[in-house]
Amino acid sequence: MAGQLSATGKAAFTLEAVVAGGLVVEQLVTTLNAAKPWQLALPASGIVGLTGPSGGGKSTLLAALAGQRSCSGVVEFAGRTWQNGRSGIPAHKRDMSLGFQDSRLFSGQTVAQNLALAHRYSRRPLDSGARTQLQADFGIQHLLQSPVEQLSGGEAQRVALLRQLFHNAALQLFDEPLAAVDQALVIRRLLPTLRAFWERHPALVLWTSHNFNEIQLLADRCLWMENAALTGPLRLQDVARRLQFGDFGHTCYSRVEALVVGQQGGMLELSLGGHKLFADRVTGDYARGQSVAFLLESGDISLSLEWPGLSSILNCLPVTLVGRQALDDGRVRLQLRSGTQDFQADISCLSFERLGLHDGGQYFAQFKAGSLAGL
Ligand SMILES: Nc1ncnc2c1ncn2[C@@H]1O[C@H](COP(=O)(O)OP(=O)(O)OP(=O)(O)O)[C@@H](O)[C@H]1O
Repeated sequence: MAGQLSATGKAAFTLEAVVAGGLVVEQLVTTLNAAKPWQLALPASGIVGLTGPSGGGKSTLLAALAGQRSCSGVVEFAGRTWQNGRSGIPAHKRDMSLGFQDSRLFSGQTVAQNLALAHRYSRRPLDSGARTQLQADFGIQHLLQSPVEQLSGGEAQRVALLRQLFHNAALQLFDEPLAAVDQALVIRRLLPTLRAFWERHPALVLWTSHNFNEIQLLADRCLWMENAALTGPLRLQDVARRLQFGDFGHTCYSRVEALVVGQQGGMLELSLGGHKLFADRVTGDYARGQSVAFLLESGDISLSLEWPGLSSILNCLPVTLVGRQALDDGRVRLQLRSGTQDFQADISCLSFERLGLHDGGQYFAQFKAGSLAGL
């Protein structure tokens, strides 16, 4: 169906999909962007990232879409007009939810009461099995009877995100919802859970984050907001390129896609361009033939000139060196290509010289089963 998630979890960003009832934004102007009106067209379902430098206007855009910030222009969603000119329908009449970094749980209530309220006011309530499973996946069952005032910052964020899933709105807006949660938990457990949730319960999701790893694991496209100018949706590779020279830090994660072959010895077996890969510590449920995305950390990859013999490192891909960039800590970041997939590896300058690597050279990239994050 146009605008729905495809079997591979990819959103179809076609004009027909948008016309069929997605989000249409025309000439949207707030006090922040008077000279740069926002235009946007997105399908009715799929996950879209939103990132860009701090202070660029991301939160302002979300607030305007939610009807929580004075603006002019047009906002339509699912064939309904939310904003036209200077007048708009109030937030509670829009089939949407907006989640914030600072949680904003209802004080004086328990976690369970906060969740129950979201369920009660949902236009598409989840059945009790789905709610119980989500509570388990988010690791908050032991907190259900706790007053929200007693939660840690990370716990409160998980509850707030869960509350938004229980509400299950057609348009779900998120503003850095996991910034305070432990990254290992986010990458290994919460993001796979979210992806599986939105596969089963399609919605249009705008996921705002400074953490591009989150966006790479959730979304297929990403909006870029800088100095109040909105660009996109862009391909993830194009956003990654913008971030490389920004405040992304030294750790670099690449998003890689592969097909599920099956399970073996507690591991997930994948195929990338006909080459077998193994992943361990997998938390999601995957079907044979399904396309999955995972992250590879640049520091986890080593290169060799020949196909390695039997080794405890289970994964090896033939790669071509297509580019490189010197880092300021004595290492070099290599841009590697295997089939249609690009990813990056950081090695020392010493190794680079000893191996005599050069652009266009064919090598072998090795990484452990535990290096495939986000599955
Ligand atoms: N209610 C407001 N009134 C006036 N200016 C505001 C208001 N809210 C935000 N701003 C300003 O508008 C600009 C954009 O802020 P916004 O919060 O939308 O950016 P952001 O991209 O979400 O930033 P961050 O990534 O740091 O959260 C900032 O300069 C901010 O100070």
